[in-house]
Amino acid sequence: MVCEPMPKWLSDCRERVKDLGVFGDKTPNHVLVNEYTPGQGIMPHEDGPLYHPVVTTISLGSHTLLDFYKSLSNTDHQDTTHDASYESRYIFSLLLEPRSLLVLQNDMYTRYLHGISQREKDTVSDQQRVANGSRLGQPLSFAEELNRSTRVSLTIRHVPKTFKIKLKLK
Ligand SMILES: O=C(O)CCC(=O)C(=O)O
Ligand SMILES: [Fe+2]
Repeated sequence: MVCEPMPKWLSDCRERVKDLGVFGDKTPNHVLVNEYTPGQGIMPHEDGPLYHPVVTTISLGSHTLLDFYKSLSNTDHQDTTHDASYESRYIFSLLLEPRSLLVLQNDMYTRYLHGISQREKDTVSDQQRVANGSRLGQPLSFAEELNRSTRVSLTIRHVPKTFKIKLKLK
């Protein structure tokens, strides 16, 4: 990965997250900016060994639901009847509120996949298990429909190996 300077506003966000101490003695040096319009999501995935052991995400604009799934390596391979569908591997969701910070680490990093469904609104019902439902800034009423608007996420991580070469893009 090649180093590039960060804009000041982004570097300020990075510093505030660093000051929380969640990266230990490391300084987060990588920010991914994603924009989601209503109906857009991201496939269930693992962030992989490069960013291990901590990933942090600031949510701006819309709320979203981040869904967690058992990874296949975390299901019982002896059980040949096991169902590989995401539906059967779903465990719970976290409601990511606007201006919130998510810290993903430990088992949630290594043992589970995370993803965002392609929906324009989220219906918060019992099936949709919102694990942080009781810890939100605004209490949730169940069966409530939450319309998504544009969301920008800043995923702040630490990458151990970077190269200090200058890219000349024309
Ligand atoms: O936008 C988000 O909150 C999740 C992004 C994500 O999981 C990723 O980029 O790896
Ligand atoms: Fe991710």
